[in-house]
Amino acid sequence: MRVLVVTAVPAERDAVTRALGPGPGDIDVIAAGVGPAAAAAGTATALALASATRPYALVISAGIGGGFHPVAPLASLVVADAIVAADLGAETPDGYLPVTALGFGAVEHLPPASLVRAVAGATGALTGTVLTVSTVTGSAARAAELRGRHAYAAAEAMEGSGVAEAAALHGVPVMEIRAVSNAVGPRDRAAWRIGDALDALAGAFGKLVPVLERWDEDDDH
Ligand SMILES: O=C(O)c1cccc(C(=O)CC[C@H]2O[C@@H](n3cnc4c(=O)[nH]cnc43)[C@H](O)[C@@H]2O)c1
Repeated sequence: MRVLVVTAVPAERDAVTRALGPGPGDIDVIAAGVGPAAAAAGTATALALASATRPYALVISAGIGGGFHPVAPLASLVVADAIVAADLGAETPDGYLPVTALGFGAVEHLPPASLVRAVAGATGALTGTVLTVSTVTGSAARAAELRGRHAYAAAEAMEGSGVAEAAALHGVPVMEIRAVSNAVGPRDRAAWRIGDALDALAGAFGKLVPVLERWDEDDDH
């Protein structure tokens, strides 16, 4: 099965490729840039280029992310059972409305449940909603607002829904894996654990290959 892994930055890409090691492999890893637009553009381009010859059977959005307290502590791993665009919508006097309530698009993408279970089992990751935001959360109030809107939110990052939109356009299943580098909430750069999170991300991908080889998409039908 040919797999495309989409990270945001080269440090994440290198953590994943370090874990996969040398060898032919059927897993390509790209760093598409930070944010949902860069992620969607990079993913769509890679999927389109591969489609005529050797199409991808799965896309994985991967990288570091913020963890919601107390669900996802620093350096823990989160596998998304739902990938949700958390700020794609409109503010109204009565509160936030997702873009779907305005009659447009999609805000939620669901990875194959059997794959989520298998990856979480093999890596020790927890499962939950991973939010995609265009602005990193920087206050307790915003973190509480997001948790209020998304009861099962475990992590937030900036690329998952962009990757998922591109994958959906190409009819390819998608999943998202995040290693927690910081807590979602008040900005505290001194508390970031980016190195530990990259190590956790590498550890997860070190265990992933046999899972992907065994996974049968038909399990979800
Ligand atoms: O300047 C800040 O306060 C700040 C806080 C957390 C992360 C950033 C980044 O610029 C990293 C963006 C990059 O990493 C992912 N990421 C990591 N932590 C988070 C987060 O708490 N919320 C959203 N995204 C996060 C993200 O996917 C980007 O690729 C800056």
